[in-house]
Amino acid sequence: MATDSWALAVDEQEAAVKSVSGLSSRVIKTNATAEKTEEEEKEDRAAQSLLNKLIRSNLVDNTNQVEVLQRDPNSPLYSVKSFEELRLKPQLLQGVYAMGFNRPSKIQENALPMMLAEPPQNLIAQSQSGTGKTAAFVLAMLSRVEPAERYPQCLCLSPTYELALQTGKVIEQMGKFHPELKLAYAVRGNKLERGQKISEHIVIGTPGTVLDWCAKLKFIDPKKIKVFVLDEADVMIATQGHQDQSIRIQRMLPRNCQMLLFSATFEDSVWKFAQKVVPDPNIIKLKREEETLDTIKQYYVLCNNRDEKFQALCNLYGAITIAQAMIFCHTRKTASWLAAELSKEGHQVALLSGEMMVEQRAAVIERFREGKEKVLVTTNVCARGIDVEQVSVVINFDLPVDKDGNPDNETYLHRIGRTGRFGKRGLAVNMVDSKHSMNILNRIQEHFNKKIERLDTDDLDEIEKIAN
Ligand SMILES: Nc1ncnc2c1ncn2[C@@H]1O[C@H](COP(=O)(O)OP(=O)(O)OP(=O)(O)O)[C@@H](O)[C@H]1O
Repeated sequence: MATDSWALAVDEQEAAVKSVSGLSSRVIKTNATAEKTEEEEKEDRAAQSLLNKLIRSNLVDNTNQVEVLQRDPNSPLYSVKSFEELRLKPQLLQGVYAMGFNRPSKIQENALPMMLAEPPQNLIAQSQSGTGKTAAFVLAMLSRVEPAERYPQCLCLSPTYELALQTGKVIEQMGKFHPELKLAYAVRGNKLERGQKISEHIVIGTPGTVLDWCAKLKFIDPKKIKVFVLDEADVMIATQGHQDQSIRIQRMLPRNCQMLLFSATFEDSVWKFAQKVVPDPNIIKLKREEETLDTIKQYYVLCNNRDEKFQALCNLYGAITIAQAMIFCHTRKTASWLAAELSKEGHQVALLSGEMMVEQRAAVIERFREGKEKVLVTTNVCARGIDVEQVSVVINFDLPVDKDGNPDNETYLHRIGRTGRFGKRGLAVNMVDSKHSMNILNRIQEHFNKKIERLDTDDLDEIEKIAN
């Protein structure tokens, strides 16, 4: 994340400091970064999460083992291989199948029996985005709702309005054979008359508004809540205030309310927060599938400046057939310049840029996935976490560095690495244009203990060889 914030700050400052000397611009950049980091991080995480949801059409497969830590280690551990085994209400099972789900996902196999158990059990679950967490807790909420009782029974907290809407859509889809079931959004801008009580069964919203609705405005009676879901806990705590608000909401709930918390990552801060809001939890974790550089051929090209980097890129394109490539730049400005230059050369280029709305970004990625464009130029901010399987060539037009200018190995791995399943061969080319970037490259090599070969892009024979 830090890299992205840094790049964003650099982008913004690039425009502002054009006329000042190199030294003072560095100072200004550093200050701006420090000031902006927190805000941008929040924005980044929420935007990234939304982007992932918008572009994802299926489950993310994972061959790792699920780790389960039961609150009561002596109770039997149930796991299910089919939705029938869960004895869901028929309308709900119908909803699940109508969504095209044939069987529970890996995390759902363990999480669903725990979430649906009687008496209800609390759960903290962590697994990467796209592994079926949302579908799981939506199913849990829907199966506990009593449609005949017209008051909120399930409460779900999301970090942003947009993310709340996405979850709402899943509730609507899965609950579609339960037409009497109603959903309300507790988000800023959704104003209700004072003194009113909500009759909807499920309320989904952001912590600030939900807290107002429960405490100040009393639209919701928190004592009647049976299921409390805290989604995207990692994104949630990146926002100032959300953590406290969530805890205050949780304190108003009855003791026997089922508490469920989900997160894609599990840093210490998330874990501490989770333990504060979920008493006596069962814990489920599914490790991310590891990416490796084993099947990737890595090269670097030595250049003197941006124009030479561009020329090297053109030489590459001239010599080998590149089905689809992703090109990473450090700043928006470079990315737009490069996209324009490539277009002039006749390439079909897509540009992902930080100033685009998340929906626009999702549309660009979708088009690229469909092969409508062959080159995707992007900054790191926009491309984190995007898997485009068919991309065989990745170009680091700028090497990934963190806010202190050190190599960002994690981002490097994520940009060019492949998981075992998509272990197709790939090609990565790094553009190096200064002593500093050569130093970064060397440190990346050392970190991964993998040699990155030099490539001379003026030598067509040599380039052709790497393609085979
Ligand atoms: N059992 C299943 N079978 C097939 N598809 C599923 C199943 N469960 C979920 N999906 C689909 O897989 C995708 C990812 O699921 P879901 O959104 O629940 O994951 P997630 O872990 O909540 O991701 P995020 O953290 O981004 O919210 C969705 O398109 C969803 O409809």
